Amino acid sequence: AVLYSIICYSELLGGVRPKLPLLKILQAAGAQGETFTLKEVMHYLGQYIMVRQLYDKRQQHMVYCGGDQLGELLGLESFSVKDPSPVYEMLKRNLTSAAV
Ligand SMILES: C[C@@H](c1ccc(Cl)cc1)n1cnc(-c2ccccc2)c1-c1c(C(=O)NCCN2CCN(C3CCCCC3)CC2)[nH]c2cc(Cl)ccc12
Repeated sequence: AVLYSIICYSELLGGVRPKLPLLKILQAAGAQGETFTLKEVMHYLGQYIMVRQLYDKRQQHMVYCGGDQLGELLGLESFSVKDPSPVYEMLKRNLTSAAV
């Protein structure tokens, strides 16, 4: 529910603008430009995790991001994709509205 409302809200406002550390991660995953919808941010973060092989091959819901810039941003060594709350918290700190 939280994510959905943020997605709607961000699209209403014409997208979100990631702060530089997050923008670098999205660009490493192939993102172009500086403003995105939340869906695009989530897509590129997922691509980043896959390209950097940060997920566990056997327990594929586990992401080991310690020692990676993503872990620096999240302030975590690892997290499960089944509990997105740390990612929402990180996004709140690293996204601004693109409308302004
Ligand atoms: C529901 C969604 C999600 C989305 C947001 C959140 Cl905060 C949690 C969870 N999700 C479910 N599994 C993943 C996932 C798991 C392992 C590796 C990469 C992605 C994702 C994530 C996506 C995504 O865009 N997902 C598209 C479909 N995914 C299925 C999993 N697929 C891979 C699973 C591992 C083996 C290779 C396929 C990739 C496409 N974006 C994310 C970004 C982050 Cl910061 C964390 C996780 C994801």
